[in-house]
Amino acid sequence: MDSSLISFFLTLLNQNMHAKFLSKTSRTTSPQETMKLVPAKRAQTLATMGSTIATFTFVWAIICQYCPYEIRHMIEKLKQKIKDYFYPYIRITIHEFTGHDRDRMMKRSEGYAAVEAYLSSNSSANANRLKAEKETDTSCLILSMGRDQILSDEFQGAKVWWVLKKLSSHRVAYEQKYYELTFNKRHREIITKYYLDHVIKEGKEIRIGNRQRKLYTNCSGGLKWSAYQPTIWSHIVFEHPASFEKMAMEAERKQEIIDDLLTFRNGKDYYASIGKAWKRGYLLYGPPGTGKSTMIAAMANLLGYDIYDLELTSVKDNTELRRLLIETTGKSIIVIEDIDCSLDLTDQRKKKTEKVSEAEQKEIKKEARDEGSKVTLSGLLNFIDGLWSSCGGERIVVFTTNYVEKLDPALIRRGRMDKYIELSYCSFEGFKVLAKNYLKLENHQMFDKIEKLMMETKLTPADVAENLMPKSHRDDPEKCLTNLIRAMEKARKRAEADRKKDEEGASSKENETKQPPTVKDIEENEYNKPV
Ligand SMILES: Nc1ncnc2c1ncn2[C@@H]1O[C@H](COP(=O)(O)OP(=O)(O)OP(=O)(O)O)[C@@H](O)[C@H]1O
Ligand SMILES: [Mg+2]
Repeated sequence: MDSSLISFFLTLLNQNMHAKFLSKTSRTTSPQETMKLVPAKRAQTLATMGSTIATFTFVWAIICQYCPYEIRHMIEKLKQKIKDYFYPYIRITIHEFTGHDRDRMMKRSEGYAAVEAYLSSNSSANANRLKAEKETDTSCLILSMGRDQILSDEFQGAKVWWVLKKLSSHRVAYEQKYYELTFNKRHREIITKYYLDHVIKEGKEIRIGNRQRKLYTNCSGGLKWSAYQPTIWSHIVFEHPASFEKMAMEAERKQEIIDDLLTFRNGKDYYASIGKAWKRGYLLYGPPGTGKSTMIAAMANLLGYDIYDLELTSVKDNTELRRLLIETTGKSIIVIEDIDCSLDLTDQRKKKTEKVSEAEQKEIKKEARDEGSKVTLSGLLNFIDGLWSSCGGERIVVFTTNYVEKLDPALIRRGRMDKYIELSYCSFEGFKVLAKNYLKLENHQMFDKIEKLMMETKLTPADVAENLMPKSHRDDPEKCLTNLIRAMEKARKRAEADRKKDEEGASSKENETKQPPTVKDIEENEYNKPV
């Protein structure tokens, strides 16, 4: 029997009897007498109510049993219509599991997860019963409201209520939860058009902020790789402390790079409006130890992106390269370090095959097969900005190299590599950042000497950092600065010696070319002299 119907009739009955009882008592008795009468009258009322319920239940059971299904169904429909007409609210449910993934496993709904994340801050502030959960790829506990808790929210003047409910079904083995959103009918447009979008967007942002970022590699040698793993990327949690703030670099250039990155991250609509895939290429070049890898980590930390470290020499061929690309997700930086070395491998192979005989060519090709990688330059170009590269969007591609002049111009033309960033030897401004990081020094009397030496020597930030780092607990800032000055003086002497050697080498070459003429030369000259 329908409980809501019973409760509806009971309430009516109760109110009716209570009204009759009050009217009777007020007409015939004084308040004192009324007080005496109350227990007796209440007992009588309860008895009447009980028998009414029993009668009603009996009648309803008879109706249910003998009334044809069609009529019962019509009554149900009518009841629902009456209820809907008078009920001023709309309900939307968002279930935890929807459909199956490719392994026929129940798939957790992204919408549900986003709502859960969206409500987490509201829950922690207002709910009495909370549930704390840590998902595998999140870095912290996520608080969500307990079952049947009601949380209210407001959006553009429209009030809504969220409840977490459980679907009771004997047919499913696992618990099925869902969020129920209730709001007034007059806010239908605001809620369905804007509020739900807002919830999903905010929830996704919160989830991205909470998730553990990952460092992926296609080179499985160093990491555990399972045969059941559905992807060719393997990953570890990415926890690099690098930041732009700590990078030894001129403040203005640093800000320029940060602005460029943030403009890219917030540029989804702009890229769509100009009809360009939402990706950007950065070429980082400079001598070893100038902070190229450190900058990639700082970029990922600034943007909150994952890193895909692509080892080109481990990629079998262009098809595998494309597969790797398809398996990357959005909000990621795809890195190819030392691109000049990776490409040399294929280029050299090409050159070799051009020059040598057929038998040797076969041998070389066999070697190439054994080596594994058959990625070509055109395969790589397609990887960067072919049609496949635009799937998913919000990707940054970064190449690093020590020898920018070695790279094929096609590889680094604008559109493929949109921004070139040169990382060079340590400047005095860069040194000051490192001194602040490593020694907590903003200024010191030795800085003047260091500034002068900086202009005469070429030390990489890695060298400077190494000298500034205390090697024992007894090392004070003076000692570290002295170490640096010594290293700079040594570097200056070495540079001078090298320069002298080069000059000597150059003059000896000149002398070699200006060797005194041999007897034969003189004879020939004499012979060729016009008569
Ligand atoms: N610009 C910089 N700011 C702060 N630290 C730096 C900078 N450059 C280098 N370092 C320090 O030097 C170390 C080496 O730097 P990094 O690995 O980033 O150099 P790299 O340019 O990638 O070198 P390679 O070309 O050999 O790969 C880092 O661990 C970092 O501590
Ligand atoms: Mg590096």
